[in-house]
Amino acid sequence: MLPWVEKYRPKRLVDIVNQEKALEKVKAWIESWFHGIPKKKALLLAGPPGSGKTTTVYALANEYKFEVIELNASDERTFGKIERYLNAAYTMDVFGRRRKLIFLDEADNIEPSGAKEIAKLIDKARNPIIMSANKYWEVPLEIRNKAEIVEYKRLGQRDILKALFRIVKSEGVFVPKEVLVEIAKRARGDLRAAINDLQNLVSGGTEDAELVLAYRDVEKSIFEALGMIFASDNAKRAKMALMNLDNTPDEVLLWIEENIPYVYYKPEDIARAYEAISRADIYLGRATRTGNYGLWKYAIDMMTAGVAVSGVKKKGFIRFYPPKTLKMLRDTKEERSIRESIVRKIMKEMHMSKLEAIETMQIFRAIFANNLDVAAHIAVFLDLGDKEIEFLTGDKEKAAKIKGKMLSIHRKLKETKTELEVRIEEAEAVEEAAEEEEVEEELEEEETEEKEEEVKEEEQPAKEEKGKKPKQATLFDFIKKK
Ligand SMILES: Nc1ncnc2c1ncn2[C@@H]1O[C@H](COP(=O)(O)OP(=O)(O)OP(=O)(O)O)[C@@H](O)[C@H]1O
Repeated sequence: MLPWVEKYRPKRLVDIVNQEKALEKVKAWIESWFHGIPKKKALLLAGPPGSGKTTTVYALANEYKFEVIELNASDERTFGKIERYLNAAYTMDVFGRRRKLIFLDEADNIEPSGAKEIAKLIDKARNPIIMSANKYWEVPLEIRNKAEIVEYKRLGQRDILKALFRIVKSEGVFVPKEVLVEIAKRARGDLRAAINDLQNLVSGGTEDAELVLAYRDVEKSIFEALGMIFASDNAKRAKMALMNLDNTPDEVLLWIEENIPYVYYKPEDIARAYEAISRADIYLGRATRTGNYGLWKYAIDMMTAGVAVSGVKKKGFIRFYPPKTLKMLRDTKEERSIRESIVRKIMKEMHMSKLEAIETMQIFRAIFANNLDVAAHIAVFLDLGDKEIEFLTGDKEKAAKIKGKMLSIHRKLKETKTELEVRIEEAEAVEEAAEEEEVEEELEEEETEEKEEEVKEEEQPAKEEKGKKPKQATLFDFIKKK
């Protein structure tokens, strides 16, 4: 079955919705190629996922008769390929061969060394090059400077709903309107995600719509991660899939494991993928037993890159399934929101990345189960609430003990605070007294000096009387008068 995102991908530029400004720029740029090689030989389409960037490239090629050479920017093998295509003539030749347009996806995932190569290739190019990125600020500068940036907007809920209605109508299937609205809402501007959800739902029967949508709500990112892991033969890309996930590696492992047989079909490939997963499992187990969470890195490599390169994948649309052992996840939504809140607190207070914070949380779980004193200090430091403490200990009794210890830490902190305040006050009083003393001494000195002057003046009045200036009043005069 053809994936609907492909089946319903607009073939013409006019069918791309809500990106008029971007499309105008793209058209003007491609037309400039018909008058010679333009100053900016590359375009950088930048915007959120599923907003129509790839679709634009293919519709453009279709209308202006270009053949698209699509390459992945983060794959090193790409340079050699581009080099080959760069020498291809850009104008239609006598044999009627098509002009080539190079499309580099994921320009925000290029390594610095790759960036230099691509920049050189752009300089040499005689073909139009279009790059695409979600985060254009992460595209290496040397490439960004050589490209004209075209911004794509995040699609609105209404655009998405309209697209879903169109698909439902042309497939002749019935999906309740509320479900479509729900899908559109949860897609957060990503039309690809919405169309995939819809196809998932329809192919699985709408009776488990609620289940699929519930998973989609909390597991949106894990579905995307699975897509990335299983869709690529590229180890680096597969590893990157886990970068922004909220889930711990052991959970992700279950998801990947569950979906291996839906992705690979040759027995030897399936066996290879399971082999990679079991090695990842060994590393994870060792990490938990020894507390050496550095081992997670190897486990992640095995479960992503190791699985991704295990063999030939099924073509077309692949429906992913939640692991059976996690079927109860839906009921533990609250638990996951507690966990997320702990991770956020660790990130904030300890200035950590998400993965580091998740790793630290695992260490805290061991501490909370075994050392209540240290646990109480951590809880005070992170300002943890009752539910968060219970989650970390996994035991209500221990949690209650930790809370008792926290009370005494809070009390001590208060006492230390007041003690500190008293000491500060005392120190300030001593300082003030010293200052007063100094001022008095100065005053006395001034007074004696003045008295001496007066005596001198009285002694020789006649001599000085003539050219004497009136004496200017000083602050001390004023104080004396008082
Ligand atoms: N503006 C749009 N108009 C019509 N259809 C769209 C639009 N944006 C996305 N789609 C639909 O969503 C699917 C995914 O879009 P596309 O591949 O163009 O996304 P993208 O912006 O390239 O995303 P990514 O950055 O993740 O590669 C397409 O198959 C198409 O059906």
